[in-house]
Order: sequence, then C-alpha cells, then structure tokens
Amino acid sequence: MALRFTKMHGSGNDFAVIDSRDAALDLSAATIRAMADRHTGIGFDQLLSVEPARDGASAFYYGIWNADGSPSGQCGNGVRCVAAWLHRAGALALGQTVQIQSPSGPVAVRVLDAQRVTVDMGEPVFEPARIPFDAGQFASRYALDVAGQQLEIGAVSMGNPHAVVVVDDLAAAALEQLGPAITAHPRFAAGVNTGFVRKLGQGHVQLQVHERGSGWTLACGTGACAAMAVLRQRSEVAAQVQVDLPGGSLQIDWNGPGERLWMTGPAAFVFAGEWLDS
Ligand SMILES: N[C@@H](CCC[C@H](N)C(=O)O)C(=O)O
Repeated sequence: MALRFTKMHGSGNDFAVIDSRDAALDLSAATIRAMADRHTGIGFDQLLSVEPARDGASAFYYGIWNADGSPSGQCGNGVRCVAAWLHRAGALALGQTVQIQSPSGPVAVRVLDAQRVTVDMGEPVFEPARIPFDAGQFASRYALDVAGQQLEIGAVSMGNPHAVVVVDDLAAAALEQLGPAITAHPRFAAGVNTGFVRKLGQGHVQLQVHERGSGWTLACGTGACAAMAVLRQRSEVAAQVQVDLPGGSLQIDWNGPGERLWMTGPAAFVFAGEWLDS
C-alpha cells in the first residue's frame, strides 16, 4: 500500500498530514509508530488526517495520533497545519473563517496568509473531572506529589489534558525527569501534556512541553493555550501573551473565564512523499 503524505510543521512541532477526504483514516498503532520513527520512518510528533466532517456542521474533520500511536483530542500546531493544507488544496480561501471538527469538537480557523493561521480554540475547561484529573473540585493551584517532591500545578483541558508548572529556570536539570513523571502521573487517568512555563512579563512567557505520547517537543500549541489559560485565570498575565517555545513563538489571546481563546502562529510545508508499507 502506498500512502501519500505531506510533511509539515508548526514552530518545529512536526506532522505527516494524510489526505483522507474520501474515507476515514484507519491505521494500526504499530503502523503509526513505524511511520513516526525518525530513523526508519517519516519522522513526526503527530500524524494528522483530513477527513469528511462527522457532525454535519463542519467543513472537514481532522484526526490526531501521537508518535506512539495513541489518539488525541486536540493539537494546536496541527490544526494550523491542517488549515494551511486545506488552503493549499484549494478548499479554504485566505481570510475565510471556516469551522473544522477535531476529535474533541469544532474549532474555527482562518488562514491569514500562506504561512500564518489563527484559530478559535474554544473555552479552556478547568473542571477536574472533564480534564480528567483526580482532584475533587476546581482550584487555581493543586499540590501534586511527584518524584519525591510536592509540586504546585495548574490543570486544564484544551480538548486534551494539560498540567502547567511555573518555574524560574527552564534549563534546570530536574525538568528532564519531572516532565515524563508528571505526564504519567496516576492522578491524570488519561495521561497529561506537561508544560513548564517561565514568566518574562505580563505579556510574554517561555514554555517547554513534554507531550503525552510524543515526549519533549519543539512546540505545543495546546500547551501554549493551556499555559495562558492557567496564568490568566490566576490574573498573572495580560489578555494577549507571546509564548516562546524552543521552535518558535505563538500569540495567544484570551480575555478570561467565559471567553473563547485564540491562538495565532505559523504553519510550514516541508515535503511530500509516499509511505511504502512493506
Ligand atoms: N502537539 C500538539 C498536541 C498533540 C497531542 C498531545 N500530545 C496529546 O496527546 O494530547 C499541540 O500542538 O497542541
């Protein structure tokens, strides 16, 4: 079987995008892991499919799978790439706002120019049971016992689960271990994407994310949204924040609880190819 794909990235978070507009994509987790391998496969953090919408209201549906073959409900950098891919395919005009459907529900996308996309990511969800996070009721800060120490975290869903930890030093050696330990913490029944955020000012933060199913990434779009949601909910940042990740910067706009959150950032094409399943 030959499967055509387009390699893309958003701030270094990389993807293989598969045109599945004729039928839903159905690949085994083992095949996705083989495709994701950076030595013997295509190499990517996530696989994305572009499929017919399933809700009767959206223009398209996109599927998301991590490098370990596990599915996810949302991917911020991925949705920008899907929108840019649709624009290149002639299915989405510049400046046009279109609703597309993710596994966790619809989002609205607008391609600003050939390389920049803005997305209405919806309202952040803080209710622990909906993250899911074993915490009883909502709090701005939770104590989490991890690797022999007690950490203060924020928790939120952006269609996928996120833990956010405020740190002074993103280069601290301890983060290397803490990332995977929080991601696999038993209080997050479905696992969690873990963001370490350093505040540089009211409108500027630095972020590093250890992703569920893909490990450390150069960027995580929903991670940037989650960092904004947690910090703004605590009134610690302004309504517009620049989030610097190792692979690039994203702009996140959120007025606060009850409002929708917007993410703006790049989407880049790298190459196209065929996966030859042997
Ligand atoms: N890279 C993504 C998030 C991808 C999914 C995540 N690893 C999960 O399992 O929820 C982004 O840009 O948001």
